[in-house]
Amino acid sequence: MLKITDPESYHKYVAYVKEHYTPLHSHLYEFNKDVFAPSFRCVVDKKEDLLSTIVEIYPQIYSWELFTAEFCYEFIAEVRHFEKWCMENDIEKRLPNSMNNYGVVLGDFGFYDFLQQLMLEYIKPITTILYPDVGGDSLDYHHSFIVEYALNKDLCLDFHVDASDVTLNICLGNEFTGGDLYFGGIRCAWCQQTPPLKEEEIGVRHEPGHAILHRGKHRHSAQHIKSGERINMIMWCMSSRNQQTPLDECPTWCGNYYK
Ligand SMILES: O=C(O)CCC(=O)C(=O)O
Ligand SMILES: [Fe+2]
Repeated sequence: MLKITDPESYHKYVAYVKEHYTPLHSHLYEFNKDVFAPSFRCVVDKKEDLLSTIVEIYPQIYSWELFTAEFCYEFIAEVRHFEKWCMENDIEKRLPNSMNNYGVVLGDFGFYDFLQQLMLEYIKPITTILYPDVGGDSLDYHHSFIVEYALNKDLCLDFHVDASDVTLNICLGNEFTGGDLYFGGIRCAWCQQTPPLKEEEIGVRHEPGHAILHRGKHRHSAQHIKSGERINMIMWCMSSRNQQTPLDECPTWCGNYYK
């Protein structure tokens, strides 16, 4: 089995996949604005209109329709195709993070550059306006992955903060009930264990094709799925500048700062 044990073997892994894996939908790997839902495509090239399709569903949490249904459908099929190839060829498939037991890392099979372009050209202009205080104006790398929930897979995800500065969470499908995202307040590293205030608690229903954008330190969980299957693309977007800035004390963006 092709195993990943260190950065060197990871580079070998990615090179091996690139050489041997035949994509199902090769056109997906080349970024193209046709992936955008019409309402977003209309505004992406006009900086002054960029925020017009984006709704602040709760302070500091934003949502809008990002991808077409066709893109979501093909993307899920590509993920399945890669998973099948790994299984048939006895190739390790990395898990997305330490919490999710189902899914894939998108950079492992060629999607790093596509998503880097999405982040730099279309998401960063938005986060520059919305989250400049946590590096939203200097995002420069990402860790992106797929998470999956179903009655025979992961059912939910515990309350946590992300290892990101800004997170873009896009629902790709399929049909499901339950599985709402729950948010419980923005906290810095010093205050992460403080309980949510009543007014900080909000449940958000996720719709296929729609994106939810939030600060990485906006604590959240995925609630129990009740039926069907929920497949989401998660982009942990990072700013090396922000990641390297130590937090000496509780910052003003922390929900606990003024308490
Ligand atoms: O399942 C979701 O929508 C959230 C996943 C998540 O929070 C994460 O992977 O960090
Ligand atoms: Fe998360």
